[in-house]
Amino acid sequence: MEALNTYGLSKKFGKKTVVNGIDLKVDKGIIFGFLGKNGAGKSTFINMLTGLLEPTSGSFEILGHKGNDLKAVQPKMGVLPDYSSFYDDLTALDHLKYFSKVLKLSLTKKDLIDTLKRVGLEDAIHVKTKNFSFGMKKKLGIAQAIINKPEILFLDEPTSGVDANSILNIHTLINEIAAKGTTIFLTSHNLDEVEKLCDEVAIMNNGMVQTQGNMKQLRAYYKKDITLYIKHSSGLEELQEKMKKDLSVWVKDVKLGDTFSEISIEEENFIPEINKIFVNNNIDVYRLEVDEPSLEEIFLNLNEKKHSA
Ligand SMILES: Nc1ncnc2c1ncn2[C@@H]1O[C@H](COP(=O)(O)OP(=O)(O)OP(=O)(O)O)[C@@H](O)[C@H]1O
Repeated sequence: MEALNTYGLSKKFGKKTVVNGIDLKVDKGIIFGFLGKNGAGKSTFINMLTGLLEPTSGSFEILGHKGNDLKAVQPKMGVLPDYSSFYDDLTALDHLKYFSKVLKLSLTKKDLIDTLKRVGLEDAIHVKTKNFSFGMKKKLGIAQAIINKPEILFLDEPTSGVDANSILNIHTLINEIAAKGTTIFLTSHNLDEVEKLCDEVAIMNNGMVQTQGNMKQLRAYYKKDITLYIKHSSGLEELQEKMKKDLSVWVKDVKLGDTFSEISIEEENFIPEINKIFVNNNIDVYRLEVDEPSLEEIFLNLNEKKHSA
């Protein structure tokens, strides 16, 4: 069951097409990462889904509700937009009070304070937002987005401009919220973050989704080899030729050393076979490290792949 479906969703600003016919499916309960270079159209895409922008064409459904009936689904949605603005003279607590009134939520003062604590604003509950740093405003934006315990949460760059400790705190929070069944749709420039948090990722390029999948699928799509670094017992010198022959079915490239070898393979399913070949040749494997292409490598590979296609 999907939490979000888009059908040919497009947005033009004047003659410029910023989002170009996106068809996207996001399953319920997952953390979905939406990636793309600056100006790729990520915020424009989110802003259409959350009602901040009107699509030029195409349609979408959120939690089974049609996009042109967003009022029905808005109570189940939480949104951290790319830019949140606050009233300078209201405190963090006043903001949440005001926002919960607008949403007609019956929350106690303790509920609101607990939400501020969850996002790491425990020391700023009674501080006016004119005295907030950029990172503190981001946290208040997240508090505002989760105050209604949403079924779907849109987070546009939740950790940009936030210090390292707070980033960890926000990651924990995102995982906790997802563990309770909320679908999370997030954009980020932090590829480590996306790789760590997200079950599935889509990469946007020139207003279109260039590729979508989990990390395993993306790695397979970009066919970057997996490198194995193997520390093993000595005695390989005399076995070089035999080992190379045994391994040849599984590997792309092999560098065998006396106690350390480097092997490139295409699929992680081959790892047990490689291990067996070492064992069958009476070479003990002490340590085997797997170096898989990171999301960053996949991402940087995008244009290369596009131009060679
Ligand atoms: N209201 C607008 N009017 C005209 N052009 C706009 C408007 N909003 C966005 N754009 C343009 O649309 C393009 C995509 O912008 P968008 O903010 O969606 O990209 P993004 O992928 O979120 O970028 P970033 O990662 O830098 O936040 C940019 O070229 C931007 O200048």
